[in-house]
Amino acid sequence: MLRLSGITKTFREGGAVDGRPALDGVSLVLRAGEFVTVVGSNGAGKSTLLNVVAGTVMPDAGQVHVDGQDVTGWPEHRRAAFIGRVFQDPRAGTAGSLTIEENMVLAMTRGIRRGLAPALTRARRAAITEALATLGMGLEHRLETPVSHLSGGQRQALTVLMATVRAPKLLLLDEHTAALDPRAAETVLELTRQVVARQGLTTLMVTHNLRHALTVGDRTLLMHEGRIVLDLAGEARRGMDVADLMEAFRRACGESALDDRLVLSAAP
Ligand SMILES: Nc1ncnc2c1ncn2[C@@H]1O[C@H](COP(=O)(O)OP(=O)(O)OP(=O)(O)O)[C@@H](O)[C@H]1O
Repeated sequence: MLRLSGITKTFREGGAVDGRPALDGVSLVLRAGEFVTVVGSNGAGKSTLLNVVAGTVMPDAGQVHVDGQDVTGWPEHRRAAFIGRVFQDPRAGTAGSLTIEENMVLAMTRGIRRGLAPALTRARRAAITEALATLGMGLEHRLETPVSHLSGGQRQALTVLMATVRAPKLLLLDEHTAALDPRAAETVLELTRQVVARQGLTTLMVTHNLRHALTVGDRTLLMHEGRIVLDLAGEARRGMDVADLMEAFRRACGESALDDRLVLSAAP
């Protein structure tokens, strides 16, 4: 479903230390339905990887194929028709001044030319209600509530639903539970797990939580200095705990690569 071939990106201004590439010849294949978690030290290139897939950042070299199609030169808005994305900030994926229902309509008609998108029909309202009910948060009874009135966890759960309501070919999650309190984070993660499983979505999830990286999805990538240094799946991954992952990272990159954020995220 996703093929990255030799992706290189160096930011020329105000970014990478020492002029080092943010991505350094990254190649990666995701099969349809794979749920892949991505971890790594600060500045390893994780967000840049997602940005290159989404078309927010254009690579200096390399190709991006989605579902067999070369989309390397496609702008972000064209890819948005088949890529769902959720960011760290719950406010980023929703319009706070609009109601829950209006946000859902926007998500359901994204990429469809205005005029072709039918107005709010009874059937659509039923579909929205049904979709919201899957969150188990009672939002289906609050269709007229402005999204700004929701808690961070509710708003991020709604964002996950909005990003997946059109069954995207790819779902990109960029530390989407990191800004939530621990309980809300677990709830949103569980909802994410459910929606990905229900729709069989091909998913890339960046996280700083090493436990989540190992327990969610079926494959884990470890990035360091613009490269994928570990690619864990199957038996090798199943038997791993957080300490094993830290040790594997240490072996691949050396002690000095373990930055504060990675070490902190290893805390139980
Ligand atoms: N738009 C940009 N302009 C300039 N430099 C950038 C830009 N985006 C990323 N960089 C640089 O590229 C490198 C990789 O950044 P990236 O955000 O991909 O890392 P990350 O692994 O997501 O880090 P973190 O875990 O700290 O969020 C960093 O050195 C960063 O400063």
